[in-house]
Amino acid sequence: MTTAAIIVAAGRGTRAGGEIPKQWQSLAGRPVLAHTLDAFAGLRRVLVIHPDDRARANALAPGVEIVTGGATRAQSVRNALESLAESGVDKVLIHDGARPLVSPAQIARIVDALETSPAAAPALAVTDALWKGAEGRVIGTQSREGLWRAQTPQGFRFTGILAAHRAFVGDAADDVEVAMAAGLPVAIVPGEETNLKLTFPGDFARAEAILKGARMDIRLGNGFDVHAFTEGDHVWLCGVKVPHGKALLGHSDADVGMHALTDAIYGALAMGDIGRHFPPSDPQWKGAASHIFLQHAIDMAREMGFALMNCDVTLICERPKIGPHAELMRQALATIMGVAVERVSVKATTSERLGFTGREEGIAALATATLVRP
Ligand SMILES: Nc1ccn([C@@H]2O[C@H](COP(=O)(O)OP(=O)(O)OP(=O)(O)O)[C@@H](O)[C@H]2O)c(=O)n1
Ligand SMILES: C[C@](O)(CO)[C@H](O)COP(=O)(O)O
Repeated sequence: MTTAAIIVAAGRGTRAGGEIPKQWQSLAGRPVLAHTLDAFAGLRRVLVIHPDDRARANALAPGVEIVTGGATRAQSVRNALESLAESGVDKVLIHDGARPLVSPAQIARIVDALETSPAAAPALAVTDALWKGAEGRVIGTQSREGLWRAQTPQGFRFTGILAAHRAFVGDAADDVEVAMAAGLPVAIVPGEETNLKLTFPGDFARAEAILKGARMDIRLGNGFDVHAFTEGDHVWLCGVKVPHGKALLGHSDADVGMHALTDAIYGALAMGDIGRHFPPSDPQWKGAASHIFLQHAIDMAREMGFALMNCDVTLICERPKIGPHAELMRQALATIMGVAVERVSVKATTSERLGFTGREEGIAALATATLVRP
């Protein structure tokens, strides 16, 4: 079973304007058609172009079959179908070059639907009220019941759509119209709001915003740490000195909460852990204040372009009681990291007197951190 994709790009994009046709204009630094063709990588691809765009097409699309289009969209599609007539292709997806944001999931849904239907096309149900208007005034209303906004790729079993186009006379808004004229049943497959067609100049900014959103890098990291109790009269927890009948044992100040948070940030960056950046074998970190570690992790995140969206630290101990200090701890961590305190959570739990924390042999902490690079 071979599936081919026909990308129609022979229009002139008059509504979009610009010095060159819209499909050759830049979107997020690359020609619109580069995005569209990438979406169909892995399939046999036929690009339908205007004769004036031959040089651009040769430069853009090595390995892609190029066919010259016609005066109407329907004629452009027909030319591509004819070029595949003897190819043995059995399914064909017909897609607007001007829809560069089509997703792999959308393409897969259409291909799957062709297993049970000779034709399938994506669409979104109309959700706005519809009016009839003339001369700037509403002159009537129109029920939206059963109305759909058609998108592409529209998929067909090859022999059916080739015969339908050969029999069709005139222009058609899309290939579903051609298929319907030939009596082919067409299944409606859920479309995607992001699969917009670049039609007017403002559509480029919308598409860039969608692409930027899709590229947003969101990272989640977790950290876990344990320190044993030793003799002493206070512990450092999340940057706060808490009076207690014992101290925590460690190479540094043993701030177990801050260590877990620091490791969560390193983890989100896939940059190892505290031990890698501050080896315990190195005497210079003996007794070090743990804010040095947290500061290092957050600085590294910023250098890599990330901002901390939120973090959440859980301290696990029977004593000291954390509740009375939790707000101060949030403030301390937020100040060290240079973020709003609303993004920082500190909470605690006991382990119901079970295990080493239950026996008050030490304190454990776990933390998560979310980092985002726009
Ligand atoms: N003779 C044509 C006309 C259109 N198309 C393609 O069909 C798709 C959808 O058409 P549309 O958005 O209307 O593009 P244009 O015809 O280029 O736009 P306009 O009507 O604003 O000139 C586009 O990818 C366009 O390049 C085509 O291949 N051949
Ligand atoms: C095929 C199509 O994209 C379906 O929405 C659309 O009909 C083609 O664009 P046009 O603006 O109607 O020419």
